[in-house]
Amino acid sequence: MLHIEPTAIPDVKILTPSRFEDGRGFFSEVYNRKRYEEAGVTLDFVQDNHSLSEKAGTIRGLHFQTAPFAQDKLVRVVRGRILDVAVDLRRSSPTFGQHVAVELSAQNWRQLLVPIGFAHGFCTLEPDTEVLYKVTNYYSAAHDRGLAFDDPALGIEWPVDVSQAVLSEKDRKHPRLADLPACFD
Ligand SMILES: Cc1cn([C@H]2C[C@H](O)[C@@H](COP(=O)(O)OP(=O)(O)O[C@H]3O[C@@H](C)C(=O)[C@@H](O)[C@H]3O)O2)c(=O)[nH]c1=O
Repeated sequence: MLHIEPTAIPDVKILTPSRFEDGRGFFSEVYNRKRYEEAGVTLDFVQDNHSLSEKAGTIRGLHFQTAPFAQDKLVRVVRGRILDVAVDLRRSSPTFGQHVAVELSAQNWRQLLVPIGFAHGFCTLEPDTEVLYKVTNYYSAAHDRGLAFDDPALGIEWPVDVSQAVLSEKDRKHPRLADLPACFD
């Protein structure tokens, strides 16, 4: 079974697969192509990613890849907890510049579907947080782009003091939304 919740931005969805618990632990179909298609999620995933962030208060993002390497992402957490954020970069969208922020954890078992046309990032809320995500296109360093996670125009309420956040060097230098070239119609 797959539970689907809408978010404030219709194409961004929260999907929660069933978890069957017993004396040993649990079993869960974390992705089932047929079931996801029945739920309206018809995507051709080609790569699975896994990251570990050792410290709480690590922010990764906001990232996206441009065409022809744009990616849909299906994000989940197997250890720890994150605030996961998707920012709408589609110029013709009524929600351009707006975002969805959802807590994903190993406990709540939620997955966030971040479609093509969105920048994605997250902040870890616990140490040793592991994030897994499926993507529909291959990594291409040449098409990898970023948006400043702390751009005030985005109004993202990161759950940490952003001046203390653990960041990659790359993530300190991304342009703000107003300076970002149009990447998605
Ligand atoms: C994303 C990615 C990175 N890499 C390499 C490049 C680099 O040497 C190292 C670390 O890359 P990054 O610093 O970009 O990793 P990270 O900051 O974790 O990047 C990820 O952030 C989240 C929020 C996303 O949405 C992802 O799409 C991806 O952009 O891994 C790959 O080989 N394949 C990949 O798919």
